[in-house]
Amino acid sequence: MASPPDTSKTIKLERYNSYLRRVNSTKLLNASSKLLFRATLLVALVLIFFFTINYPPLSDHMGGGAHHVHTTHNFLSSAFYGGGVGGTAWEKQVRHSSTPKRPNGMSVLVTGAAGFVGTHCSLALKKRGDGVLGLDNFNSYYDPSLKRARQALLKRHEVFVVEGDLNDEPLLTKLFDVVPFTHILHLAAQAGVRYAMQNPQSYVSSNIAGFVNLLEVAKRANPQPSIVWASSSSVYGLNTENPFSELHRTDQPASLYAATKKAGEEIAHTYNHIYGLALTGLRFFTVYGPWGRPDMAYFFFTKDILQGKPIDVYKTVDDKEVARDFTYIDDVVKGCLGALDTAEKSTGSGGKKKGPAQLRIYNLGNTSPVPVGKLVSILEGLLGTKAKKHVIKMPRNGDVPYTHANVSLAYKDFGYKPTTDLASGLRKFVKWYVSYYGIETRVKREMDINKKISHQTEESG
Ligand SMILES: O=C(O)[C@H]1O[C@H](OP(=O)(O)OP(=O)(O)OC[C@H]2O[C@@H](n3ccc(=O)[nH]c3=O)[C@H](O)[C@@H]2O)[C@H](O)[C@@H](O)[C@H]1O
Repeated sequence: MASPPDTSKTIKLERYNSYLRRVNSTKLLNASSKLLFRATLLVALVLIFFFTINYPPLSDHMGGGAHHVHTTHNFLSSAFYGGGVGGTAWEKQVRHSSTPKRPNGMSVLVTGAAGFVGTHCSLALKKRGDGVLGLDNFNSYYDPSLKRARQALLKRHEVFVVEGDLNDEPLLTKLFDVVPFTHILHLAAQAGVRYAMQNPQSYVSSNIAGFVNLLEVAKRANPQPSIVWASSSSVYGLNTENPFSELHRTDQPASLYAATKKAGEEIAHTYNHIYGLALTGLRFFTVYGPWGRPDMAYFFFTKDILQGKPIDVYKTVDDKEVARDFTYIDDVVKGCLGALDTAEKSTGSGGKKKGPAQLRIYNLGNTSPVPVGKLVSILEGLLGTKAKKHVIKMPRNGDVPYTHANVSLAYKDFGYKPTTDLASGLRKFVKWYVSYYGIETRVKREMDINKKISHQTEESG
């Protein structure tokens, strides 16, 4: 009979293994709780750091009453502007810029201040002693360096431009917490008729959502500001009556751009009706001039002609010339200031309407349409260069064949009277263009070099 196996060794081994397991699990527990503690500490530190940077300005936005909620977008964007938004130095700049220097002067928030019309209007307002605060998101729809150069020009005239987006509600609320603006000149928008086919959402975001956001903040402000804002001649769309009057149809837009501007006019009606905001929409007709927009035809024609590149000149499907009521910037600025000066006070307060408020729409055009072919020949004369013209049928891209403004309403209400014809206005534009892009300097430098070379050749000969 086989003797039973000696189990004493196995039992000892098992006891030893179980001891080791207990020791290891305690070590593991200690190690993992240490790890957990360290991770919690790290997260807490990161959170403390993040909130210390952002919380004070954002809580200031609330103005004591938490009437809005931070979305992730707003929180992050405000953190992004961080480098000082809401800080004492920032508030000082905001106040200084928006304080009027004349008795009964306005305090105007100009949106799109680093844009073409925004820059000119801000300078004109500042020059006559009004307080101006700019807001601009410096997007890259066209060369942002031009917007930065306009910002530098504004800075030289003590206009501070806050970098921020219309859709950033806490930022807008903060601005109204710091300054009791009497007026808003709302010029920020996604512009351009043809680009709307490439990037439709940008039109909805700026011209509709952004506008509504601004109106939401304005309706709550105390006092409510009066608002003058940029609509567009494009709202006339397929209208065939001429010249365009404010009483004509505007329910047939030819582009999404036009549709968003028309939507803006309807939205303005709603905020006027419900909240007593005084609102004036200005229908601009193809505004041009120094510091203009590089996406507009007169601007890129100038560039292309100087570079010897071909340009597309549109004609209508039935072979007619396309024409525009090109309006010079100084005339439009006078119109904007006239509209601001005659804007009545909003009647609501704290989001409640107290009585009927002013609601207006005006054409700001030149009353004298010019065919695009004529625009090109004026530029050729001014630039001393023949254009390589490609006359083609207008692509189906939202363009309209013709615009012509009747401005009698703006004349009656605030004496609007355009005085600059296209040739004189383009002369001023070309003068600015060659100086801004250093073309004069280059030409002069080339001439100097040529002179030097011929001088040296003469000497050596
Ligand atoms: O009043 C407005 O509400 C709008 O004005 C402006 O739109 P438009 O009047 O279309 O100006 P702009 O593009 O300079 O084309 C000028 C002319 O050149 C023709 N054109 C254009 C491009 C081209 O390659 N060839 C050409 O012949 C073209 O057919 C047109 O006849 C603003 O951009 C817009 O933001 C809005 O404010």
